[in-house]
Amino acid sequence: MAEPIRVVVTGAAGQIAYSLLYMIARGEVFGKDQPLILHLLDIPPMVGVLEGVVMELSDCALPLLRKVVPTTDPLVGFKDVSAAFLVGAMPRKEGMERKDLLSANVKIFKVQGEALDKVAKKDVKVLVVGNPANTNALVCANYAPSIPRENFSAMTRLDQNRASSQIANKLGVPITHVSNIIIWGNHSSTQYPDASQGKVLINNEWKSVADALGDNAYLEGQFIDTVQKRGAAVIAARKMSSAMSAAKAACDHMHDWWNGTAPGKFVSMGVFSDGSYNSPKDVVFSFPVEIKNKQWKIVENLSVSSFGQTKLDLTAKELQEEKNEALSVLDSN
Ligand SMILES: NC(=O)c1ccc[n+]([C@@H]2O[C@H](COP(=O)([O-])OP(=O)(O)OC[C@H]3O[C@@H](n4cnc5c(N)ncnc54)[C@H](O)[C@@H]3O)[C@@H](O)[C@H]2O)c1
Ligand SMILES: O=C(O)C[C@H](O)C(=O)O
Repeated sequence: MAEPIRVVVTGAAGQIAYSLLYMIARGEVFGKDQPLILHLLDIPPMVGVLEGVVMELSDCALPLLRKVVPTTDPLVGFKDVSAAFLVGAMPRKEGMERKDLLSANVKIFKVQGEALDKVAKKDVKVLVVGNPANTNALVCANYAPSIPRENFSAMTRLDQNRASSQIANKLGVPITHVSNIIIWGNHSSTQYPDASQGKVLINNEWKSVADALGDNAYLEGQFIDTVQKRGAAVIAARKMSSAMSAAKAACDHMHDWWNGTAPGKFVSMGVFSDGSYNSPKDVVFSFPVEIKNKQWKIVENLSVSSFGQTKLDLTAKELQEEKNEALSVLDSN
């Protein structure tokens, strides 16, 4: 069997981590033959809860889990890690937008970027889940200059899963029969869920989602609206933000980064923009990507309608505003 790798989950005493840790430790991300040392990082007031999580992980009797390292010190939490799930941050409450969390959460990602820079492996893969995820990922990378920027990403996989699920339900097919639905831009209510490249398997044949559905008004209206507002709908119903589905999406994101995407299939990830699709450079923007040998590559030359371009511009504008706000928060500290 392989040597164990170290994987950190921050916010380890929180609600997303409660599902996420189990899925990772079961081998659902790094494989059933990859032993793990799990680092659990949280803040001092949560030490008691963290102890309970450690007890439960032990009581799960998981064959791949070689060791658990609970800590409140980022320099211990990030030491020698190969993969980092940055979940720890304040969640929004009903009536808030995710960017309302910016001033509180962005400082966490500065400290964690600095710690990753000092002690993590230089090829560490970092997934930012804590909101506002895109801008937090940007900040984290900026404070970790010795780690390549390509190793930082923000999670829009939950939006992709939501969007794919809406399409599968509408067409009455299993979720595995829908692929290549794209999330562009920010993990916020300006994101652009785009089914124009989507494919669906019907009667053993892959067809375009648009043709199979024959309902453009839905794809440019209710579909987009439902996905953009799904996080808020879950909060309104649960009085807490999504957790089980967020944990599953974090596993999907890291799984595909680690293992690659199948030929012809792409997934959406928030990554540093190179200006593709007229997006602003140097913000963390969600694009369709293909992954090989643990390296993602933006899928280029997809056709974007003028309707779509308007949506892309809107979410790009918000990301630039968030970036400026984050810089001014960090400057004033
Ligand atoms: N990108 C996405 O799709 C997505 C989906 C769901 C939730 N989220 C976001 O994920 C974050 C976590 O959500 P949750 O429901 O698990 O929240 P939660 O409040 O249940 O847990 C957050 C945990 O983070 C810890 N924490 C706070 N500051 C920390 C720090 N500096 N270092 C380490 N840990 C710290 C808290 O003590 C707490 O245990 C929120 O910001 C939420 O909005 C993102
Ligand atoms: O909506 C939220 O605040 C939580 C999360 O980002 C989500 O999309 O469910």
